[in-house]
Amino acid sequence: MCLTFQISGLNLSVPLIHVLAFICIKTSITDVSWGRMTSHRKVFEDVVSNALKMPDDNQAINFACTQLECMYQFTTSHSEVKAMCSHAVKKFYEDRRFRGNDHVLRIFQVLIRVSQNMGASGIYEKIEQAGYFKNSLKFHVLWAEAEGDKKNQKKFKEIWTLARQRIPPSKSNVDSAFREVATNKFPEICSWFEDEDPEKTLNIFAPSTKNRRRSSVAFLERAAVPSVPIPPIPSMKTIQFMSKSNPLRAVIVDRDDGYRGISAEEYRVAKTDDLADMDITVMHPIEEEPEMDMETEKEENIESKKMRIYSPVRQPLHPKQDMKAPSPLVAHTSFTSNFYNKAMNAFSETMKVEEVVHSPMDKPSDATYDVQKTPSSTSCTPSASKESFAIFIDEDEEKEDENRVMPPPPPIRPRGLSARPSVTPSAPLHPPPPATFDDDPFDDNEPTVAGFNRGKQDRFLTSTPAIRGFDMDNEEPNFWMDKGSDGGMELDLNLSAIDKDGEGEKNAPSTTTTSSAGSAFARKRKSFGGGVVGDKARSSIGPKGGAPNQEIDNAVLSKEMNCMKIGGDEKINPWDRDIRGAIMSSCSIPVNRHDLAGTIKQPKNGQKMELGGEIYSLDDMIGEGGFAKVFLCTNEKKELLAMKYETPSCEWEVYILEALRKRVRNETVMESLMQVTDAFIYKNCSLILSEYLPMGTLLQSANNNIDPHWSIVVYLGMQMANVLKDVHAANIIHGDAKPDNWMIMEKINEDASIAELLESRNLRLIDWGRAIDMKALGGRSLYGRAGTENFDCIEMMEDRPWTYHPDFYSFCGTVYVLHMKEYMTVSPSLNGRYAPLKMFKRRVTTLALWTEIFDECFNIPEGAPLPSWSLIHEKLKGYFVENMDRSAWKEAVRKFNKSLQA
Ligand SMILES: Nc1ncnc2c1ncn2[C@@H]1O[C@H](COP(=O)(O)OP(=O)(O)OP(=O)(O)O)[C@@H](O)[C@H]1O
Repeated sequence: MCLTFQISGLNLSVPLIHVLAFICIKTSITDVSWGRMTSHRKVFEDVVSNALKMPDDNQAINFACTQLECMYQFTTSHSEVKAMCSHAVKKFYEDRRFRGNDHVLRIFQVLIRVSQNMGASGIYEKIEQAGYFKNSLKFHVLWAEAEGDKKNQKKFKEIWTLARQRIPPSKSNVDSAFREVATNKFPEICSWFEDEDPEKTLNIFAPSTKNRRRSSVAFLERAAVPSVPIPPIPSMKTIQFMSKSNPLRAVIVDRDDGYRGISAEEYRVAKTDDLADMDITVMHPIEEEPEMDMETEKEENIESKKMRIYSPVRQPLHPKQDMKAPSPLVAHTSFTSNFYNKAMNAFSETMKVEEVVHSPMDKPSDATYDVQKTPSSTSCTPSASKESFAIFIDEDEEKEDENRVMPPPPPIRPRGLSARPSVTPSAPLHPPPPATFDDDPFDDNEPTVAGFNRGKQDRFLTSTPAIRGFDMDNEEPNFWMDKGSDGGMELDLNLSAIDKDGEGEKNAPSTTTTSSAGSAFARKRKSFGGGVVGDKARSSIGPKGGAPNQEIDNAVLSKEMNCMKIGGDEKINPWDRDIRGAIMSSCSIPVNRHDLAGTIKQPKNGQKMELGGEIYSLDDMIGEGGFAKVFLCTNEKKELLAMKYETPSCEWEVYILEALRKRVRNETVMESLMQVTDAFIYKNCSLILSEYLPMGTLLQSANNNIDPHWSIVVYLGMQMANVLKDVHAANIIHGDAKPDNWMIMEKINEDASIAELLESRNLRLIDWGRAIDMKALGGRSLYGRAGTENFDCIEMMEDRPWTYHPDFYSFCGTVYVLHMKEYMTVSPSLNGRYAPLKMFKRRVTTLALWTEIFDECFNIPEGAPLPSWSLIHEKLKGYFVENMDRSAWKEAVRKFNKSLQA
């Protein structure tokens, strides 16, 4: 059936089916003004959910991205595209398979196109905070390019340093890629790369711009060629199809080639750029691909024409278009915009690539995003100004000057069971997100330092990555468990006897006579009934037969460890589950540790739990780290306690704290160390009870105390140095002494004399789950990374042996957070010594003092003695006492005390 139209006197007969199709397309895709955006988005949401069902990861993400980019082409509403990007990122992040998959970056590239205020660099910052692309060279390069576009040289350097730290094993790839960016964006700093590039020593590439570019291609080839098959030349049918819609799109986005890191077109762009600029008098180490080797126009045939479509970066055969015009297609990268511009030249004669023109009707219609205050621009170039699409809004640090006016501290919320940490809008630190995404990943309710205001989740987070640095169970080698032919392992580690079924009674040793920090269980023991294996139980990780009444005897322990033959040439990973198990098995079980048969579910707020015969009410969740949730609970005596629920169970923390208690034997020192009241070890989790500390952590204080006086930081530094000195003297490494693991025990007394102040202990170190017992390990050097973002020491980053080094590093990192409100990153300076990438402002009067201490802690020569905590303490004390100004101190103390939770 046909419909007949009369247009300009001509009768036009159109099949009805075509008319209907036209209406469908018009209404479902292009016309957002008719209120059909929701269905439009719905279609895309279906696309994403279908993509997620695909078995092949790359196929899945490419499918979704292709559709998204297509939608972007046809949709005139930026807010609509943002909503789709948001949805896609959320869904792909939720699925672990896609975290860190470079293809996901394509979604962000679309987002950058429609982000008018935040721009590329803001969005890359946000991706960085999410933490999933830390190993992606492509991410770092794109980010650096975005900063290059803003001519932000400092940030470029920071990103380069980050990339070098993060991307193992060879730095040369990183340097090559960054050199490419620098060549394009900051020609003036290319000399930075002169000494860095190993290739330069081969004298293949003279230090000219051209040749640097070529070494970049060499890098791309190295990185891309093995995994990037050049897409097959399409059939004419495909080309026909493409030219009807948008052939460029297929070239740009239909990348099902399974590349890792570098896309085929990026590769081609870089390569052709080099070819174009290549000095042919120089020997070329790069093998040219035949398809790129097109001599003259004379030789053009159908094949070469096809080739041009798929290698559009070839030198243009047609008059140039305005190369400066911003690319409407792909965002903001030199690779992609080069590609686009060149493609425009290549195709301009045969096809029309239309600029996206926004409908005047284009209005965000969804509450997901703030309504844009500025009208949508017809240009797709990301603007530098802030936009109301606030999800990525970040403070502009660069604008900060010496005389900046500090934003007032956020209101401190009332204390109580439901007290939450204060929100500091300007706080710049952001932990990686939790592993699940209940909320919009582009939520503008940004977390502050270490995750306060973790958006709608309404709970605390710490800076430990939610995804663990490594999986101790699966990834760690069993260094010394090999019972070699030399009969090396004399101690019967007897891990086969690990009581995996919780039948601990079989091997139960007698209880020790050790006391515990007010164990409720001990009080209740007599009246306690069934269900619990009890404190007579052998540890779930324990030796066969046990060792009755065995105190932690250091001499015995050392001897046993020697028998284990730990060390030698082997690299010891101190977090190895078996090593820890063996250490624990050689010791008695503390009286406050109770091993229970069975499993329990994750506790919830408002719940009542019976533990060891006592009822505990869970009042609130007061903290959450990468490993545990911490609840405020009340026992039957109405005492407030902190209950740390950790899964899998962490009896190691109990062991370490008991070891500390026995080794320190000093009440005052112990005040600064977490003490376990009772620990209930289930098969699937542990519940560790300790004193509730209502004043919060140093991190929370840092969030609230925007610009602390130098004296407060020095004073807290002295206290931290003292605590770590005592801990190290007990042969324990804390291993995670970051700001959210320093709890504040009590306010500073502004009227205290200097002598009293020097005696005071206001901090308590918690979270001993990563601690290391150096006594048990015989003081041997260790290897491996703790995996705590920004708190892995330099030795860890460089895969050098270490011992107490992480605590020195974390000490500096914590001081840094107090002053800077951001986490510290370090890099080698020109003299080769490590220093913070961005040091304190000159107006911080203790700059020289801290620079000296940091330098000492970061640059410990291998095999040399460690810095002395006593000397560090003395230096700080000397400065503190000499420069003490009473009235400034009092003012500073008041500000600090006000920053505390309680
Ligand atoms: N005794 C306590 N009193 C009050 N709050 C506490 C207490 N213990 C822990 N918290 C809160 O819970 C948070 C997480 O605790 P903890 O560091 O022990 O957990 P975690 O999962 O081991 O953390 P991380 O991810 O740092 O390893 C702390 O940063 C703190 O805010």
